[in-house]
Amino acid sequence: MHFTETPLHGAFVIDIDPIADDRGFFSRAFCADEFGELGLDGDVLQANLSWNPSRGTLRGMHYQIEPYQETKFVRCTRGALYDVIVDLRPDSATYRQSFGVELTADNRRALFVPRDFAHGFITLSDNTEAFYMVSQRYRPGSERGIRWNDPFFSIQWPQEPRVISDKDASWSEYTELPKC
Ligand SMILES: Cc1cn([C@H]2C[C@H](O)[C@@H](COP(=O)(O)OP(=O)(O)O[C@H]3O[C@H](C)C(=O)[C@H](O)[C@H]3O)O2)c(=O)[nH]c1=O
Repeated sequence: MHFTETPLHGAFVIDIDPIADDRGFFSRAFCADEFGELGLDGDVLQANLSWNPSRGTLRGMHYQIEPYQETKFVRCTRGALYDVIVDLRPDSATYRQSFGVELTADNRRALFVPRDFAHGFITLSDNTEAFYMVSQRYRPGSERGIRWNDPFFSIQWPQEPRVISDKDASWSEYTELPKC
């Protein structure tokens, strides 16, 4: 696997390292040892599947607060999506900054999201599916969110959402940085 650190310290774009032969290729899609060598939390307590029939579906931006902060390892297994993270670590030099990357079934690219980051995506094609592994159990009471178009974060999206849940459309705007 090839790890490329993003401008947000601790978040990585991860590309596969295919071993090809006349049948096609084999590649690791995850490896706890390779994560560990970079000091990344490779724990997995839950794996999620997200199916989105319509292009322009936006899910997020979500995170869980202490003590249920989670890392996420996200890939697109069908179609294409634009994956976005926001640094919510109070002591980070990039606190409040965001980063986005196109994950598609064709590029087989993945994104590692550290704890104390908000995460979300917008789909770029119909029939897009995301598969992501999470280091914590789902704790609905500890879930928090920031709104995709909150001027406090000024996230740059490739397009406006066409499909979004009421919950995600109504996260309050921040005047100060959220406490994780
Ligand atoms: C996350 C989650 C949700 N649910 C239930 C709760 C609702 O009844 C239903 C849909 O939940 P929600 O609208 O929060 O689903 P998404 O908007 O896709 O949320 C996810 O989207 C963004 C991209 C994320 O990064 C998070 O992993 C996750 O919050 O599934 C569960 O039962 N278990 C779970 O782990």
